[in-house]
Amino acid sequence: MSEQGTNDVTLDAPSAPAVSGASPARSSPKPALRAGAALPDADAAVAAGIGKLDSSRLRADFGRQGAFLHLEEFLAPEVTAQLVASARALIPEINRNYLPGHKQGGSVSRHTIDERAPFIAELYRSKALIGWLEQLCGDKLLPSPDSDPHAYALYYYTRPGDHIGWHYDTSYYDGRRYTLLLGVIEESSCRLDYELHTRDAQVPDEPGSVQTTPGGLVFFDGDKLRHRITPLGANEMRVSLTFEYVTDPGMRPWLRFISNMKDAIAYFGFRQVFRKLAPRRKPRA
Ligand SMILES: O=C(O)CCC(=O)C(=O)O
Ligand SMILES: [Fe+2]
Repeated sequence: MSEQGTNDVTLDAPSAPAVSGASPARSSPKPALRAGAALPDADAAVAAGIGKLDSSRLRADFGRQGAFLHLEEFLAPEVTAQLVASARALIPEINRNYLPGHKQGGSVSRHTIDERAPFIAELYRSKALIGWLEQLCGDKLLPSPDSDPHAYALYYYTRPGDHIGWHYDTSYYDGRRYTLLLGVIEESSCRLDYELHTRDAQVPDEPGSVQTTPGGLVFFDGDKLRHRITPLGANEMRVSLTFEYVTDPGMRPWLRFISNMKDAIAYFGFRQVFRKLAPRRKPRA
């Protein structure tokens, strides 16, 4: 995909050391750069990184952990650097929410990302990434529909106390909904706490806790992983990127309504959620 927007944030060469292939662990045979552009090629960079992983072992880990996997390192450094630059550039676009007792924090929806950081949209659609996630979970994965503001989104924890309480990433779709969280900025004491197997009566619950380090990932079936993000401390900042993939993009109308209301209230605001749904009027001649 070459939806390379002119207003996408690109890194100056000096601030992107990994672009020169400086990291031996992640250097790829073909540098993940486009001719004449400072943006990495998302798909090539992901493909190169995946080639070095023991995917059959990771697939077994994902199954054993009840549809959950955490990798401290995943993205190539030049991709992470681009995500960090985009996350910082989109700070003015943050929509903040406060749901007493459940959530406090900011988010930027896929609609804003499409306009301002198309590199992220390109990473979301990376065939290498989707194919690898399919190997892990054993399902055929599809991108979420264009109308879903949550398909890819940035979560910002910028004020003390920002957090999200225990929840599942419930699927309102006709099929399963998988969440991929990518660590972008981690200058915080926040933890992603989780409990595995809570929906499986045969297996005892298993608690765990990780930090979403830059370039690392967490991948899980949204209906199976009970999780939360613990509150941000003073002078801290955390940003993560979420990608949502589905096995069936159909959704019953009343569930679409509930999902939209949840996204409007808890994440992106009514304008972001409902603007794409409103029929566009043709300008009068
Ligand atoms: O901030 C994160 O990394 C995850 C937040 C989360 O679990 C959610 O918004 O559903
Ligand atoms: Fe979640």
